[in-house]
Amino acid sequence: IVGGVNASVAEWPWQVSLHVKLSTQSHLCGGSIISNQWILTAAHCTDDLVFPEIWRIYTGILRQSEIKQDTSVFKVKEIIVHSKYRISETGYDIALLRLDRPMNFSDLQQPLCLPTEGMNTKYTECWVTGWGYTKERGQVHDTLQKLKIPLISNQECQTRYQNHRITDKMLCAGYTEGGKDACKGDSGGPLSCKYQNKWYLAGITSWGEGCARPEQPGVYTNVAEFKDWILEKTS
Ligand SMILES: O=C1CSc2cc(C(=O)N[C@@H](Cc3ccccc3)C(=O)NCCc3cc(Cl)ccc3-n3cnnn3)ccc2N1
Repeated sequence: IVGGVNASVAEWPWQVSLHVKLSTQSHLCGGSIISNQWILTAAHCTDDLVFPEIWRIYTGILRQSEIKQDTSVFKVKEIIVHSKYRISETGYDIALLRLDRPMNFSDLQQPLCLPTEGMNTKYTECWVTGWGYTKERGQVHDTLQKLKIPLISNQECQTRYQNHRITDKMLCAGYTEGGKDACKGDSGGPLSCKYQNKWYLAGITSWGEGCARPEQPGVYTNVAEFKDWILEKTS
């Protein structure tokens, strides 16, 4: 996250850190708890990493440095990638990870609500969170960062990305002047928006042209457009 601030304990209890264990283990993507056995993330996080055995999911943490041998970790039983996903920039950048065992909810780890159609225009505030880079050529940050960020219309977003097709299944957010955005390591994580005092998973951090560049907003998977897909795959 570029231009954000440290989050507090239990402020974003649905945010998880997805690690991959190959020769070494490190944070690769964010994700969101949507039920006691399902995590929603970006399909591109699973590119070339389709084996469930290599994934480690950390819940209820604020800092990457909290992760020790004894930290509670979930493994992945199943990975479901949207069949129409090819690359982030053409959309359908959404995937489900089924946990190896059901999660007990607590103040530190609990789900957020899935949005319904038509909510995108009703949100009062949206925040993007993650342990990603705090500048374009940066590194993964130890403390979870949070950034309040305004949604922008798909029409305006399309004018910013002339070489792309910004579809209705995408959602854009950013500041025209730049300086505040998601960045490497934040992808797969939540764009959390508040409506009538409840938090909804409006977006999944997906792609952008660089980080926090003027007139280059972040592009998120529009989760409301995939509610039926999520319910079908998780039932
Ligand atoms: O220990 C490390 C150091 S290297 C490293 C790189 C990445 C990374 O590139 N992530 C990509 C996605 C990715 C994930 C897995 C494999 C390959 C790529 C990302 O987050 N990409 C975020 C995409 C993005 C989204 C929005 Cl909304 C706005 C701006 C951007 N950015 C544009 N340029 N950088 N960020 C993630 C974790 C990492 N951990």
